[in-house]
Amino acid sequence: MDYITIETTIKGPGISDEDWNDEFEGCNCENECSIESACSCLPEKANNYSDDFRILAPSSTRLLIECSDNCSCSLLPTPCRNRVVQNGIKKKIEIFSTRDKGSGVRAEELIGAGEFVCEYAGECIGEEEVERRCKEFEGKDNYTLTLREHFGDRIVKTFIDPRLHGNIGRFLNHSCDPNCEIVIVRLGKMIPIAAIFAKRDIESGEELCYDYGVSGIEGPNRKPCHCKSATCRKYLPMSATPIE
Ligand SMILES: C[S@@+](CC[C@H](N)C(=O)[O-])C[C@H]1O[C@@H](n2cnc3c(N)ncnc32)[C@H](O)[C@@H]1O
Repeated sequence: MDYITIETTIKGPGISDEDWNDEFEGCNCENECSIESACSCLPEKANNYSDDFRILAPSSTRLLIECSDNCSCSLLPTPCRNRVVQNGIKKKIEIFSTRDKGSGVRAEELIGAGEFVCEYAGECIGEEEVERRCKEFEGKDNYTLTLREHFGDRIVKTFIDPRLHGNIGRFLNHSCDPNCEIVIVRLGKMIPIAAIFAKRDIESGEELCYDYGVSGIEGPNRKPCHCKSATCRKYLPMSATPIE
């Protein structure tokens, strides 16, 4: 299927300019950004990445903010350690044809645990547009990823759809015992993006997969899972609609 290739998530229908352009002030670090320098991009008082740019303690509840053009570290001669996802794909990965899951993505070199693989890039779209696209593309593969974040009692959902505009991330298949995971990252803006990191060391040639989620649909429309892991849940964990 045709789609337009993008490197990072773009603003799509249903997202206001105000929300899209809501940026953080940026840090004032005069030395390397870290908790020691009290970098304001590290509000959780923990470094996001190790010295060799591997993600530290990924968690669905942690606010992971990377430094940006608004930060003083942009002017430092040495590269800031709090910038990984924004630097793009560094590991060699390729699209290939799987036996029973359509296309997939595999490693072409060793990817270490915690290393960044690629962004799940797409259009960031609003809820009404998600519903409209669900109807328009009914019965076809569902690509919309829902990022759910808890802010106090509020659950904020961000929808990323790579169906029309996307990158290699849209080809990663589901596994019930995955070697990758999706991490919510902010690149100097309040609107988050979805970044895929290795959960463990991945050998060259291994297929890259993440867990599509815990929810599942019942009934005739559910799809059998072909991940072949010992802990396979038998059906793809996809919601009937990404809004749920
Ligand atoms: C985001 S796409 C992944 C890329 C897709 N394989 C392709 O060729 O474009 C999701 C679709 O891939 C297929 N898929 C992904 N993981 C699968 C799995 N574990 N078992 C069976 N089909 C899978 C399903 O058709 C699903 O709707």
